[in-house]
Amino acid sequence: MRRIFIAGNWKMNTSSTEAQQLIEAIYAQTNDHEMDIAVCPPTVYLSAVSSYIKSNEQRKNLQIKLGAQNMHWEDKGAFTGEVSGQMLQDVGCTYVVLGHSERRALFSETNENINKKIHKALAIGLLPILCIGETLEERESGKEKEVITEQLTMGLKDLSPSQVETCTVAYEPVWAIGTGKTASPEMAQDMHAFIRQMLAQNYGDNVAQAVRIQYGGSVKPQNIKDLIAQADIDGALIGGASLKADSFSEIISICSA
Ligand SMILES: O=C(CO)COP(=O)(O)O
Repeated sequence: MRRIFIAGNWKMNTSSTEAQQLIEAIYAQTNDHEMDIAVCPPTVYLSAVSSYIKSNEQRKNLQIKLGAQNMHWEDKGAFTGEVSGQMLQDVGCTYVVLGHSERRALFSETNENINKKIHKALAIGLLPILCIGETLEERESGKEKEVITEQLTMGLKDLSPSQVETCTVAYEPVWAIGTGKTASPEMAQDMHAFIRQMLAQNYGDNVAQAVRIQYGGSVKPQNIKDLIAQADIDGALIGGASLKADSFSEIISICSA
């Protein structure tokens, strides 16, 4: 069985004090659980959040891991403003979110670049969360499965089945991100099942059954129960609601029920 995986994408939010308060509050308010949890703070706060996480490692049943929101595919060099996967590992990251729709739309990330990043992340032992999702326009013109197929196959291009197995896929329909409009549980399940079917076709059944597929887009305590009840929804990548410790903790507790 796939272990539930809940991750908070803080995006470009919090001050250093707020980041500290948020991670403290998440530890204080979250009960022990049987699932994987990660927080993805802004890059400049990774070290501070990492130190706090390390100082709580004795809480055996509440293991929160650290994730980054992006990385470059090169190891080092003249890439002003960029951060390498090694640097992320150096400050304690386990996961890295790659191909988020905001990066695709606002920072011209291509499937080719995302694929290079995934290869690098896996080569050094960082676990990628590959984000894919269609825009409203693409859904309204009936192209959503075509878009998802392209993003998934190009994002995972030239990876071995055993590498794909260690990736998480986050299905985040762009029209549901930060809009308050969640995909209905049935609509999300339909796409998750489609993604799993594609993984089975390309990498075999065992890999498809092992890969976790998170849903993202306006996830909150009020809608997580019906989403997580779907057969192919294995967790959530949460934006806005992950910035409030009580909401994030409530989502975790609903998923562990
Ligand atoms: O983009 C998201 C997570 O990566 C989702 O954001 P919201 O939960 O704010 O809609």
